Amino acid sequence: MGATVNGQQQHTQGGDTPTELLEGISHEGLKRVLQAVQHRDPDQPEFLSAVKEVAQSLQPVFERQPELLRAFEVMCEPERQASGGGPYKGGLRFREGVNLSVIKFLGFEQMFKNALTTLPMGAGKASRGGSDFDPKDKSDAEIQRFCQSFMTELYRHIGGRTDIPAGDIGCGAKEIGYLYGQFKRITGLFTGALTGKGLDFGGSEIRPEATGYGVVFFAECALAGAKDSIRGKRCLVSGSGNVAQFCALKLVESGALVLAMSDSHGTVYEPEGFSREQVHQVMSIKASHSGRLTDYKSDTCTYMEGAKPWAIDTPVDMAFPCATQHEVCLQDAQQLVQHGCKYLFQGANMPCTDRAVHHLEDNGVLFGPGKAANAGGVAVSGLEMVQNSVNAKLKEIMQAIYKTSKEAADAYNVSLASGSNIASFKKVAEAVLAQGAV
Ligand SMILES: NC(=O)C1=CN([C@@H]2O[C@H](COP(=O)(O)OP(=O)(O)OC[C@H]3O[C@@H](n4cnc5c(N)ncnc54)[C@H](O)[C@@H]3O)[C@@H](O)[C@H]2O)C=CC1
Ligand SMILES: O=C(O)CCC(=O)C(=O)O
Repeated sequence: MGATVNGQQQHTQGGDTPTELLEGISHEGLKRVLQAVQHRDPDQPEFLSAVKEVAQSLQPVFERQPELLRAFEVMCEPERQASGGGPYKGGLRFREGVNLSVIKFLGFEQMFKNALTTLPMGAGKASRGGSDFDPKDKSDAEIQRFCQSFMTELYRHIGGRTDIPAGDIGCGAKEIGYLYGQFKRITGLFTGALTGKGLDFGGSEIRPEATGYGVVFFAECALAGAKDSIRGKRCLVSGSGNVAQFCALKLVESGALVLAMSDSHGTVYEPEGFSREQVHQVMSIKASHSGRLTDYKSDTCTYMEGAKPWAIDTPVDMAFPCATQHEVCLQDAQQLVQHGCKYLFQGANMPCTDRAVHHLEDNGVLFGPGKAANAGGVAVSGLEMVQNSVNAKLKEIMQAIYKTSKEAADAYNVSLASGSNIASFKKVAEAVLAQGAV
């Protein structure tokens, strides 16, 4: 896992983040590995939380295949990670408080997520980076200057066949465009060194939509498995950024009722559910980094200052935390269960604390982990990478075609058109003769 970071302490959202890694662990070898992690990184709560969650679910694997423990040990320390299954891949986060713990937890999650996508992306390694620069309330010129100087350092570490960043919180299409422009300026390369690019310069269709839509597609599969359907379900969505917007839109299109969306200042409650137009209103408010949900207008809504969606006192079927890590703590999970929530799908990375997850699962809530449920974004990034490398290959092929045609034209002192005919004829003729022409 490559980790690039430039920042200070970030507040953990939930109040009940346990950093006691050994809680619930009985496997002796795993205990030793976790003790070493705890000893090495005692001040990295987000990272420890991510390791703990994975370690708990891997216990039965190590019981059967203890030889795999060494691989897990290696994965728990970025600098010591060994071979990988493709280029490193993950998003850049620009947000106040980003620090090494946050970047390491994101990279750790990303590694497992990438492996699930079925695409050849950092199955053994993942990359995450970021800065405590917060684009909120910054002018375009300031954001552009920041992105340019960030890339002036980062360009040494990225490239189409090595490490390919994309966006995450605070790093959307605009920032990716500025970063890519600077990458090209410095290197002179037009390779796919970033994903999430604009459609005009190598980006992929539906990358902006992919994570949010993907969460709903994943939820549809899980509900079908439970002989249930999304239609008519009462849903809470947290956040109002990229993932939340397209998650809410797809839910509305699928016939669900989206009762809430939020930002870091509060929650908008629409008792009859957001319409498609109202989700679009949220999108246009949030098109500017400084846009707040206090600007949202409708005759039916209630704005709840400082509240999370989970606190709304109304019956709920499904929850989609799509904002940030540890935004669902034990108390939030208790409220969700009390309100009848049966399903929770993580659009954000690690939005539920460990205790919240246990409470949900103990109470029969079908829980869709972020590594699986929000993998749609990185999956489409993977498709963008493949498309970019196909584009690069196409360029090489056209260069070769021109060179062969021109060389033949020069050798026979004829036009380029005749040169193309001569070059292709000679290639076919040689094959015909080699195969024994009769
Ligand atoms: N963008 C992507 O393709 C992917 C993003 N994710 C994860 O999804 C989450 C959201 O990312 P994006 O939508 O891309 O970011 P974004 O920057 O587009 O939006 C973040 C949103 O969350 C809100 N927010 C931040 N802190 C909050 C809090 N404490 N409570 C309520 N709202 C809060 C912000 O107001 C903003 O509307 C992050 O955890 C990210 O790591 C996961 C997979 C892919
Ligand atoms: O598209 C990517 O490479 C990264 C997406 C992302 O931030 C994530 O999967 O958490």
